[in-house]
Amino acid sequence: MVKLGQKGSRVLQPDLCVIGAGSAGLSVASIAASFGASVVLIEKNRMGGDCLNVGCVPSKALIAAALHACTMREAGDFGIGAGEPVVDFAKVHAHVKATIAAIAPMDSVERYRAMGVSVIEGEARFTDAHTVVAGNQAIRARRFIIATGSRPAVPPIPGLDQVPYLTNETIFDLAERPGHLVVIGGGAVGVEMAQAYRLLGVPVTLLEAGERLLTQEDPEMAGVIDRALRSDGVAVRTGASIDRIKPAKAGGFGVVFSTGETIEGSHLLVATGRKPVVDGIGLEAAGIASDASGILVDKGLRTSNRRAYAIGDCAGGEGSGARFTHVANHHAGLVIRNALFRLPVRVGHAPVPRVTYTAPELASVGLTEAQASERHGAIRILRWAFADNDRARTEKKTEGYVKAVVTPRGRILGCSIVGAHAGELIMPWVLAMSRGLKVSHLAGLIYPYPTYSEVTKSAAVEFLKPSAQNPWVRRLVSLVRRLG
Ligand SMILES: Cc1cc2nc3c(=O)[nH]c(=O)nc-3n(C[C@H](O)[C@H](O)[C@H](O)COP(=O)(O)OP(=O)(O)OC[C@H]3O[C@@H](n4cnc5c(N)ncnc54)[C@H](O)[C@@H]3O)c2cc1C
Ligand SMILES: NC(=O)c1ccc[n+]([C@@H]2O[C@H](COP(=O)([O-])OP(=O)(O)OC[C@H]3O[C@@H](n4cnc5c(N)ncnc54)[C@H](O)[C@@H]3O)[C@@H](O)[C@H]2O)c1
Repeated sequence: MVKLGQKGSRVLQPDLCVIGAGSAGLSVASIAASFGASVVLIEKNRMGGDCLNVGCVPSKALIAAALHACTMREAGDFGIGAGEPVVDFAKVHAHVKATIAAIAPMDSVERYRAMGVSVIEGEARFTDAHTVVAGNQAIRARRFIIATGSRPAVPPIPGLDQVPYLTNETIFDLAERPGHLVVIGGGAVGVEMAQAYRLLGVPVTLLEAGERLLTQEDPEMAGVIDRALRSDGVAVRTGASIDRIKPAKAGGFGVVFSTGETIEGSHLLVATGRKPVVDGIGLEAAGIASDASGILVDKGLRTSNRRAYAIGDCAGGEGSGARFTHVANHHAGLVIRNALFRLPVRVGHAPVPRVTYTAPELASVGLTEAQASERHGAIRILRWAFADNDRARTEKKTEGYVKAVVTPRGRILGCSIVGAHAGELIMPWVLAMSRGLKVSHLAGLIYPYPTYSEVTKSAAVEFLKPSAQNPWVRRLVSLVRRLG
């Protein structure tokens, strides 16, 4: 894969050149290497990207610590003596960092080199439509895969640049107890972090400009999360209109609302969305188009340069999807099929689950009730409350319910679950939707008793209940009865 360049420099000529070693880039590189393709992988910062270092992994590690604090507070309900937990923020921070360190070897330069991937630690930039340069190394690959990810989108709130603020890139470095954490943004990052810090005993205010939290989710289900946060003691303010931010005398800051009211805080977390990383990569030199949504890709994840694909959080346009690690991994699999095997691929077919890791969790797949009724007209809603699940009763985790949206013939259009372990419980619905199974198939399975999984069976059986009321079925039952 090496060739001499014009001035005698060595030009690498691999099958694939992958820019960015986050979830998307690492997946592509490892799958391609396993098929024997030659791969150059370039990372300018930390291997593992956002998910490992400043995203999924540290956030879930912090949430795990917060849930332990919560369990201790609730232990009294089970007759176990407990009280307000003592939270050592330095040790919580150490747990978060240790979790990252424990997973890091899976994403390391050493592991990828051992797989046969040529890893370059440096910043990649296209110099023309066929060439990427990283440091003094030129790469002319058969195909380029751009996986440069996203970064926090910081809104132009007057005065924000005058105070220190945290984003997901810095909050996991916090080793001290915040006096009062103010979170701007009620999306997944905002609600997860607001609840985690609150459960760790920190006063938290969550400010969301929109009318409700988690706007992508079914309002009923997001409402359960809103109530959970409030009952945990998070001061949730939806419809919050921030006029400006100002430094406060005590060393913190003040958030001034357009009503004139001011609240003060010690730590400010900005969690107001993401923007794709499209700058500094030489996209123009390579003839690759981008806009605010990201690097423009078609349904096959191809950019305007026929040699280049964009995947994961940086992908925009018609082929872009939700910004999740599992979507990045899915993109990686599709691109491999197309780039190595020339098989046609299309994003957007596979149902993509999404999970917000609050307590209780909120997991969804497919359409919400509003989307389904707009697109399909007649629909049926099937519900089952966790309060009517025996396992949930034994564990006092009775908050929440399943809400499935199906056609009158039982085709599953979507499902949302809010409740304990919702992120695990969504999978039968994802499988059913992917394989075109009907809700009656889910009703017909044998579920172990007593498990949370039975909420799926119970919701699915709701679909069959009207047939039990059918007069013909009742006549059949009485006929069989007469036969003795
Ligand atoms: C707080 C938080 C929590 C999250 N939790 C979850 C979760 O629980 N579940 C979930 O599915 N998703 C979660 N996400 C989303 C998830 O982290 C992203 O969807 C995922 O990391 C996207 O992967 P990626 O490879 O596209 O991008 P990234 O992980 O951002 O990786 C891109 C990489 O490219 C590198 N790079 C950029 N430009 C260049 C260049 N010019 N040269 C070389 N390298 C370059 C960057 O340094 C980076 O390492 C969370 C996100 C945040 C912020
Ligand atoms: N559990 C998970 O899978 C998980 C967890 C965290 C993040 N993520 C990913 O990361 C992405 C980013 O998450 P996010 O929460 O930062 O973004 P988001 O886009 O989901 O939510 C941002 C919120 O901030 C609000 N907002 C924007 N400007 C505001 C302002 N000036 N004042 C008050 N509110 C304002 C918006 O109305 C919106 O509700 C998500 O889309 C998701 O894909 C996933």
